[in-house]
Amino acid sequence: MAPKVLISDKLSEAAVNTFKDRGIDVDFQSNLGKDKEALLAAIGHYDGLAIRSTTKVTEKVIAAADRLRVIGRAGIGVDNVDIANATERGIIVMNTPFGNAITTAEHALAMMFSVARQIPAADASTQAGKWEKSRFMGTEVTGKTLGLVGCGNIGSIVADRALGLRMKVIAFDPFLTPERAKALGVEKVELEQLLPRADFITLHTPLTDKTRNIIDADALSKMKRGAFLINCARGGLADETAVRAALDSGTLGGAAFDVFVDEPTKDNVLFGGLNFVSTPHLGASTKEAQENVALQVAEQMCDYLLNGAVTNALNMPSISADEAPKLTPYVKLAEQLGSFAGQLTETAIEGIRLEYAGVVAEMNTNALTAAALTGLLTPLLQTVNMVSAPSLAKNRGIEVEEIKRAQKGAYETYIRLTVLTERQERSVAGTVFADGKPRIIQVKGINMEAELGPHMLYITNEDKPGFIGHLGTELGNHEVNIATFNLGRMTAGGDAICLVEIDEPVSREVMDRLAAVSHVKQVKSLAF
Ligand SMILES: NC(=O)C1=CN([C@@H]2O[C@H](COP(=O)(O)OP(=O)(O)OC[C@H]3O[C@@H](n4cnc5c(N)ncnc54)[C@H](O)[C@@H]3O)[C@@H](O)[C@H]2O)C=CC1
Ligand SMILES: O=C(O)CCC(=O)C(=O)O
Repeated sequence: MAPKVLISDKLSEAAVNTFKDRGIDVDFQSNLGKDKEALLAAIGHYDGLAIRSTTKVTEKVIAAADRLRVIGRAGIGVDNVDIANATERGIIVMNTPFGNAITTAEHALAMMFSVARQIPAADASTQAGKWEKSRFMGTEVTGKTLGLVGCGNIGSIVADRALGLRMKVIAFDPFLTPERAKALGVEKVELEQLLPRADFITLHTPLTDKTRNIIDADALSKMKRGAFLINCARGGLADETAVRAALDSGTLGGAAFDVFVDEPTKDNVLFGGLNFVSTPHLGASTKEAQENVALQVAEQMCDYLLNGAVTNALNMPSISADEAPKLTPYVKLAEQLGSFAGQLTETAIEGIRLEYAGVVAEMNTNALTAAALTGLLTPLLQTVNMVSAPSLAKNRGIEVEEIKRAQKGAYETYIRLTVLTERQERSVAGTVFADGKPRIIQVKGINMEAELGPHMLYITNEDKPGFIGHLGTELGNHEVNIATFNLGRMTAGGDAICLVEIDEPVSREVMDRLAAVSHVKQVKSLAF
């Protein structure tokens, strides 16, 4: 029986034709995604679901999707898909990371001109017969400074076009290497430097714990008076109430938002603000982009449903059926090592070195390196997987070196990952025990044996008496339950590392208390 696909959002007809041409049954119900009950009733009949942003693929939808094997997002953001649940159910989630980037960058620039020249208000006034020539004094963009917050796919296209407009472009993106910034023609700066320098600020990051409200009242107060703010990335990057207050006070000369905290937004605090321009999440809405993403998602879904080939999957390593059982624990180890190193690294990564020793050196190390890069890049990028991670790393100028060697030392086999930044090299190594579970065996040259849990504390300290007791007391006083506790030290009395698995993440206040424990040098909370 031919696989059956449901398209539940407004996708270009190009997708329907592709499915049909490749022999897949397709139902195109472009408004079904808006009707939760109807979607729940229908989803059980399909092997594939193709969506944009309207359909919310919740835990409930996934639970009702008995046959579903693949969810294809025609676009970039997958905030509307419960990926964890889909993964648990063995459903692949794929997206099209590049197909609408140019169009979205163009929308950000259109929004920039709209606020610079107050076009929507001038249009409304003119069509109301007022001819208010002196009311709408604009701002020329030539020679002005554009501040990018996030310089990935879309941000770098905006930079390219803005340079063509003879703007000076500065960018805050912790992941941007100096070489990549130079190649793009942008000046890499910190957020603190960007805020007071930029005449226009445009946001192009995913919405993460680090970027939520990155433009808050404090950031707004540091901006140039009368500067303009553009958000065509995700609602929640800017605090809407604070932006409204800044428009009211004149701190901001204007703001243009395509995306909102709640969508669709019908009654927003920003509406009616002075020189506030809005569009209903139209960033990706051009015929060209919609054809690109629809064609791409349909091809990818057909490849998977018909041949088992996987492209741009967010939750699926590209590993053949034969090698999967042997490789899977090492994939997990490599991803954990990457994630560990990525969460400890705060400056731009110039390169990574992966050493494979013993039996692991004979395995598919391409897949393992891709898994390590996935772990490394996940805290910073919107969508990264084992398929996309190597090219994303390459695009960002991260050099990847692989070394394979015979077994050496106490462990039969191990992987060591070293991150190279402008300032330092930091390495972390691990192995897989007979129980099939990965263990960390060395951090920064210090030996230890630790299993990583979902919530970990990474503490560097001096190996001095009293430290463990004091640390345990602080954790106990704050009702933090310790699951596992692992120690390692360079030499007696020298540098030491402590990896503690805790049941719940700890608050900022507890982190500050732990940092104040005697002999502690640094405390970080890590999530896996
Ligand atoms: N309005 C619309 O219709 C559309 C919106 N988008 C959204 O645009 C955003 C950007 O998309 P892409 O450029 O494709 O993503 P990307 O993953 O290529 O780039 C994101 C960049 O943000 C940077 N970044 C991550 N954390 C950061 C932080 N804390 N501070 C500063 N920079 C940080 C990353 O290093 C990366 O370079 C996403 O949120 C995406 O969902 C994408 C397409 C259409
Ligand atoms: O499909 C759309 O219109 C939204 C696009 C978007 O936000 C994305 O691709 O991240």
